[in-house]
Amino acid sequence: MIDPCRRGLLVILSSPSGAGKSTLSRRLLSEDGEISFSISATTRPPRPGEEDGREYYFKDRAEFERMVVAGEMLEHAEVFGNLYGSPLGPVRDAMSAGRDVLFDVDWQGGQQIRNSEMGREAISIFILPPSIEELEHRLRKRAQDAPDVIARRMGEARREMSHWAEYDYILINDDLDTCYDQLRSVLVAERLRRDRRPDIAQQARLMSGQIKERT
Ligand SMILES: Nc1nc2c(ncn2[C@@H]2O[C@H](COP(=O)(O)OP(=O)(O)O)[C@@H](O)[C@H]2O)c(=O)[nH]1
Ligand SMILES: Nc1ncnc2c1ncn2[C@@H]1O[C@H](COP(=O)(O)OP(=O)(O)O)[C@@H](O)[C@H]1O
Repeated sequence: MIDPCRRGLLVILSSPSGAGKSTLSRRLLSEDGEISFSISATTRPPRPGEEDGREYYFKDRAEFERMVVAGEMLEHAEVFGNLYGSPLGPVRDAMSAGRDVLFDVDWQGGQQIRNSEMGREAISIFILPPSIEELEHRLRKRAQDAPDVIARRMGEARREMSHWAEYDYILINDDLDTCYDQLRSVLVAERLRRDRRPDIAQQARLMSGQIKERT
């Protein structure tokens, strides 16, 4: 049962393209009932198998820009020549219902969320590939982008990676199960920190008083 007074956490996940964010996110979302995915809006065309409203809300530039001007985005940025942004409404709703929200955003989005009015609730995790060769291999293996798109993403990987130090946690996604366990552990620990409620603190004070009386 979710405590009605509790605020959700904003969990920011960033990495160079191909390091494994989507794979880790999908698994976390399917196994953890307390976290929702922030479905971004984007002007990038859908990949084969992607559905509007599931991976992304696919928008044209005019509609995307309208949302920004209307203040409907928590953050937005241009990445690889396309616009991406996190709609604010669903994040507010989830947080006030005590649910955590997972963001798959680039470093610019991570910075904007941390600096937003909700930034106090944010924890940020950066996923690194085990090597640059493996990153390129994964992008090719995914086989969902044209060769020029892959080349551009590799070119941008260096810039994305240069922001690792801004994040609370750095995880290396070499073995998927190991990295996933680390991601879960971060979430479990951060929830315990968030739930350090006054009533629990009071119980701890009470018990330590009882121990003193006995000694
Ligand atoms: N700032 C920002 N970045 C986003 C958002 N949604 C996705 N991105 C980032 O845009 C980049 C490209 O995403 P995508 O086209 O799905 O490619 P992929 O990460 O290689 O699967 C990644 O770095 C994502 O983290 C968003 O709402 N805001
Ligand atoms: N630990 C891993 N070992 C091997 N392949 C992986 C691992 N994690 C992800 N992959 C594969 O690498 C490719 C890119 O992963 P993806 O999750 O799409 O990355 P991102 O969302 O960061 O762009 C996918 O084909 C995925 O199955």
